[in-house]
Amino acid sequence: MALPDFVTIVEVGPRDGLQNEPTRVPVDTKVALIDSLADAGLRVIEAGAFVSPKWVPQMADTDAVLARIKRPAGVRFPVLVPNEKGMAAAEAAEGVHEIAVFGAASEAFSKKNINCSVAESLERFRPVVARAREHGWRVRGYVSCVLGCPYQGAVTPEAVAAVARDLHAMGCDEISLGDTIGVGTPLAARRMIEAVAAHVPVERLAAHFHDTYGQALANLLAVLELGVPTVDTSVAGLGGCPYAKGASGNVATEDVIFMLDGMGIHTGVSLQRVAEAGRAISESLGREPTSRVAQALRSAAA
Ligand SMILES: CC(C)(COP(=O)([O-])OP(=O)([O-])OC[C@H]1O[C@@H](n2cnc3c(N)ncnc32)[C@H](O)[C@@H]1OP(=O)([O-])[O-])[C@@H](O)C(=O)NCCC(=O)NCCSC(=O)C[C@@](C)(O)CC(=O)[O-]
Repeated sequence: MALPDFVTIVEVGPRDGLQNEPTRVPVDTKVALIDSLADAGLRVIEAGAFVSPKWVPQMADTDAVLARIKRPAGVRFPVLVPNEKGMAAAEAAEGVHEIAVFGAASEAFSKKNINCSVAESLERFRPVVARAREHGWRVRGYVSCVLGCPYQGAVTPEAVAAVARDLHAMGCDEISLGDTIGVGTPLAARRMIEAVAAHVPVERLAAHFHDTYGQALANLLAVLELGVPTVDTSVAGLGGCPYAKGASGNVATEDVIFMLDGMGIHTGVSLQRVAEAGRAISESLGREPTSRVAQALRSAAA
């Protein structure tokens, strides 16, 4: 299949990027980050998570963040919701119109991440998805560990396809396929997408690749060629999963925009503006962006 003219970028930095930060990031900093990402042209920005504050303390202020962000026309701010308690919090918060439930293709990861089996997780998600649909909300379903699991190792494409199929049948509009520990390589990524696409239309799929082993851009190109239209990225390469030790952040937004710009594929996102947003949050966190493109832009400007 030919490469697409346009790719939708889902910016997950404010959630996936920050959830693992050991020191509490102030609400002001999170709001400034989200506002600057919207100013850079991002149209889908994952703003937080209604999960247990004991499990992921960094996301405990999601309602305060949602109450304060600017809401430019056409920008969506989805939040993670793992169960009915999270759904009640999302309903009580300001301006939620889109949620994401999150499951896994690995039993061991499911237990560590959300404290239940894969089958139990699907049963927890069912009423949440049904309620979101009653509200007319958009729903994303994540599948983690699609190319490997930190606890059980190999994960088959068939196991990924089964969970993706069930989430889609339940009413999820989009299925985001997470290489949580970034161990995938291009042919494995293609085989996984082909297996999922036998059950879920490829235009409903998103690639959520972490860059732990430096393979994310190659993997993305491999799956864009199969028609996957949506890519999850994290500004400055922020992040890591609290339940996947050693996993680094998602592929950096700057790196993906640079690659797509170079191939003439539109995203509507300004590389310069997103790099500025990345520098600002990195300074707040006291570190350099891990994005190679952000580092190169800084050297070129110096
Ligand atoms: C799923 C639960 C809540 C189950 O947690 P649990 O302990 O099994 O649930 P529970 O129903 O027994 O409740 C235990 C306590 O949590 C509270 N509770 C229960 N639910 C909620 C809620 N929604 N919001 C706030 N509080 C909640 C509940 O009220 C109770 O509080 P207590 O009575 O002890 O004071 C827990 O395991 C959890 O929060 N896990 C964190 C999951 C998480 O955020 N992981 C990181 C995001 S996933 C990810 O990064 C991967 C992804 C999506 O990016 C894709 C990829 O890269 O692969």
